[in-house]
Amino acid sequence: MTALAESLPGSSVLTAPPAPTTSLAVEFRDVGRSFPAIDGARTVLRDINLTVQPGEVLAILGASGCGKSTLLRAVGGLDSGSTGQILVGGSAVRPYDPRTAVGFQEPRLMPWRTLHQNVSLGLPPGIGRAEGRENVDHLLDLVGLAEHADLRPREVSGGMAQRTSLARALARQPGVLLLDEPFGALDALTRLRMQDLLLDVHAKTATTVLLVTHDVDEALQLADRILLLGQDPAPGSAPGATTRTVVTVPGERPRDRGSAELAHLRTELLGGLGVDAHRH
Ligand SMILES: Nc1ncnc2c1ncn2[C@@H]1O[C@H](COP(=O)(O)OP(=O)(O)OP(=O)(O)O)[C@@H](O)[C@H]1O
Repeated sequence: MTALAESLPGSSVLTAPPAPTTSLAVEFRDVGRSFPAIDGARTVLRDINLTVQPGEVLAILGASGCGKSTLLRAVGGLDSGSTGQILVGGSAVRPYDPRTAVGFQEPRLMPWRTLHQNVSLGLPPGIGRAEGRENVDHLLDLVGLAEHADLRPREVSGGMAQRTSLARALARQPGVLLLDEPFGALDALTRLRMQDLLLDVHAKTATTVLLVTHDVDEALQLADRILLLGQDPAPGSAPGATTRTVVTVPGERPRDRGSAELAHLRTELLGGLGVDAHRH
């Protein structure tokens, strides 16, 4: 029998200050990516130019297949085929760049290890045993899992597994946290709770966050700015998704999910994604 435990983060008193994170800027300069195709090459991304400020949360929004994950992977140094330049903290991205950490839609935990051990896997190499243990304790506390540190992934809910995965990414003390649809597989309520948790975590670590999402409301709730990617609809424009718009989201977080100003922006962004908001 699986003991399915669920707990909510929020009220725990943090025992130690968060490990210092140096949040880093991310600069995209004329970034593009093409993949080989039968008839030569297929351009997926082109002409991306944007600077993400240290500590900023940027949501990357776009239709399925437009290249969001490809762009994120390039920032993490998980894909070396892009053109142009991507700078992290002012210098070029390195392969599997240690200044970044990636969180995925599925938590990708080691099933035979405890939550504590799984988070420890994210620690930077060379960190002392005692310091590492303290950091992991702190992160588990931050994501509301201190009480469940000794459970294994199969014993916890999807939301808890996803929180463990977030703690593991943070264990690396990344200058840039890269999140690819991190809450996409969760039920609607857990998803909203995870969004609130991410805001808490961001307030405490101040790391730069690049968040790929399909969800306009999630982008409006979490981001300082939203990068909308898509094919330029003008006749004759070059193929490949590019910056359709970069929107600054008004208001302090946490934002009122029902605000009229956000509703207006939501309609605009859905329009940019080719969805008629009035039919939904
Ligand atoms: N290694 C690869 N080789 C060939 N084509 C690829 C490769 N990786 C990605 N692509 C193509 O690039 C395009 C963009 O893929 P990507 O996964 O970045 O899109 P996405 O916007 O993240 O999609 P989704 O929202 O559905 O996750 C897709 O058409 C995909 O098939």
